[in-house]
Amino acid sequence: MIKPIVIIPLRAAAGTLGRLADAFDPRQRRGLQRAMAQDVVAAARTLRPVPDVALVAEDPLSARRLAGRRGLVVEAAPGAGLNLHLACAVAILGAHRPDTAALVLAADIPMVQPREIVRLLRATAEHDLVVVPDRHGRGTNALAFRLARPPAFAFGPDSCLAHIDNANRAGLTVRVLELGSFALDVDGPEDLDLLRGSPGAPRTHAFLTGAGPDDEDAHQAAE
Ligand SMILES: Nc1nc2c(ncn2[C@@H]2O[C@H](COP(=O)(O)OP(=O)(O)OP(=O)(O)O)[C@@H](O)[C@H]2O)c(=O)[nH]1
Ligand SMILES: O=C(O)[C@H](O)COP(=O)(O)O
Repeated sequence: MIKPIVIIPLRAAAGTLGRLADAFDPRQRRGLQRAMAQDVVAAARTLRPVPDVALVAEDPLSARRLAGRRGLVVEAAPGAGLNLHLACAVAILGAHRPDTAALVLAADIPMVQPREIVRLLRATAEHDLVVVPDRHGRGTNALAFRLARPPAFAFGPDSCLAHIDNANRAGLTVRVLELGSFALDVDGPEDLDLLRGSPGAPRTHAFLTGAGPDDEDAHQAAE
């Protein structure tokens, strides 16, 4: 099997997790963002063969520490928006490996389980685009496709439906795949409450219980 690539977008820490501003100061929000991203990167790296991991990041220095020495970092122009960032990154990453399966995973789904990442990867063999919805069925927490046939990215309100519509219009076959460990993306306090009562996400739990480092230099992705 050709080694897949896992693409993880990362907004600049200053702009992220705005709905948790009442609960966490900026430094804590940055620590939470990094702990969640670290859980996602670590889950991806348990797959065999180990996929390439590319962080598409508005803050490349911070992303470099998170990616570790084996990870790729694609620098994203601050403020251009998630959809443009992903389209550019996929064009760059696909130039030399069009047949590669690509999985775009949100960085705020720290409960993600390796066996469900494998299910998502397998689904790319039968569909041009696989869309994994959030727990509300409206947002998109992951996408899978071949780098040679990327979808039109439509993150934003009702992105699940938008991704399906765009794919249909482009003549891509599309499947919606519900995966339990992908369903909870951490946006607001209610998501954190759900996360606190759930298994998985070891680095995020450690951060939330105060057992994990909140200094970003101490956050190195598992290699
Ligand atoms: N590269 C990049 N990543 C982004 C951008 N916006 C969001 N992301 C990432 O996309 C994923 C989903 O983010 P969202 O839940 O939409 O937004 P957020 O950054 O957490 O901010 P809130 O809307 O305040 O919750 C996370 O991995 C973010 O880091 C962007 O403009 N560029
Ligand atoms: O579908 C989306 O755009 C992403 O899942 C983000 O949605 P959110 O802002 O509700 O997390």
